[in-house]
Amino acid sequence: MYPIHVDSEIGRLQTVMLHRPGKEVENLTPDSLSKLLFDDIPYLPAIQKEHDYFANTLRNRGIEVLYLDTLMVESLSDKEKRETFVDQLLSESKQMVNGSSQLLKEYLLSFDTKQMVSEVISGVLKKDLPEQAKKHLYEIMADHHPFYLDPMPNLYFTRDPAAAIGNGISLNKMREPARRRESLFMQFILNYHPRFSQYSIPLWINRDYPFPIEGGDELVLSDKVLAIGVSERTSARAVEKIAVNLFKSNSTIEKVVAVEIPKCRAFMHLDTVFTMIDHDQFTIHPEILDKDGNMNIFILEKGEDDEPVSITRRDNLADTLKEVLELPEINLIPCGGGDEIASAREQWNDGSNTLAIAPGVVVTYERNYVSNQIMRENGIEVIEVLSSELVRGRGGPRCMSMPLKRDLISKN
Ligand SMILES: NC(=[NH2+])NCCC[C@H](N)C(=O)O
Repeated sequence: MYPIHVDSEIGRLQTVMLHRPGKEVENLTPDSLSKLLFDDIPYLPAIQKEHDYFANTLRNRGIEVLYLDTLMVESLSDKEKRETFVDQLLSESKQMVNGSSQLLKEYLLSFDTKQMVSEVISGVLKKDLPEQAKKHLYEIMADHHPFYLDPMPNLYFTRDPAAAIGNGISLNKMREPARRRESLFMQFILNYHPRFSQYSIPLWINRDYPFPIEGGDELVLSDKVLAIGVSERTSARAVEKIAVNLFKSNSTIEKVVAVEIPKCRAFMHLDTVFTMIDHDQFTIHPEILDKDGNMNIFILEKGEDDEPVSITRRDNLADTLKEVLELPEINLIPCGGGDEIASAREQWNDGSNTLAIAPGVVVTYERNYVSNQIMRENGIEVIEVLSSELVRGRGGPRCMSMPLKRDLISKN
């Protein structure tokens, strides 16, 4: 059965890809936190327990949970594929590898596939490899960075490296060097995993495109409308590129709504300040609106004649949503109820980062009790999950999940 179908943010979730955090989060140190995009070091047994609780919550609702590392191991079924993967990984890790490519290659290929994938994710310490003769100045004067391959602690945010849109994938060039290698996994899974490789799955944008785009900014509002945040992580160029590619392909997307959000760490992706939770209900962090309640929004559509795209400006989010979704009314539910302190605190703790598993049914962190209560008052079913350690990576249930299949929205 064709493995990818996502034509909304809210259609009943059938299949999702997660990554259970592993040793990579224990390889964070105070010195590397900001480079590796964490605010603190999670306690591994506790973060795993919380993640398992999240995965079980989804399973209990009948959702199929796939794990990224298992898919990856199943994709690298022979020696040639393993070698291609290691070669590509090392060429993309140039700065750190520092002349030790061959040594690292032999080291990684000495493991079975499962262990190799886990080494790549958790990072390879210089002290793990046999000391090599230091011939070159850059080797003799090596810095004190302890890793040849940096750990990938952000991998449990499976939302960002790739996103399913309709029956295709946006395979993303990620903005931060600390996360760039992450989308390599999905490239190999699509090419080599039997669940995917037998189909020709369209790529709406590829990871070799020079300008960044991340899945946290990509919201499939309907089969015809895609919203994309222009943010700290996603460039206007990539938004236009994917729009043009969608319009000239067999995709059903007719409108791409580019929503500009402030470029700052707390608001890094659109899904940290805005998510869809029902046909006509959305969460929003009030601080993305200016003092008149407006913002910078552009609608991209297929152009006339030879023009690949036409662009028109809007400034009101609620009106734009009504227009593109053809709805008479919509409800924007403010994170933290709009209270100055509660909304700042709960937005920081991903109170707006809800994962809809069906129309009007969302998974959220239990800590965001103000936002959760307000959603309930608006008729939303809120399923709470644990978050003390998961939250330290600055992402919530939406960031931690990559939906691969949802029911068609009309069926719900
Ligand atoms: N879709 C999201 N909001 N993802 C959050 C990712 C958090 C991660 N630490 C980063 O900085 O990249």
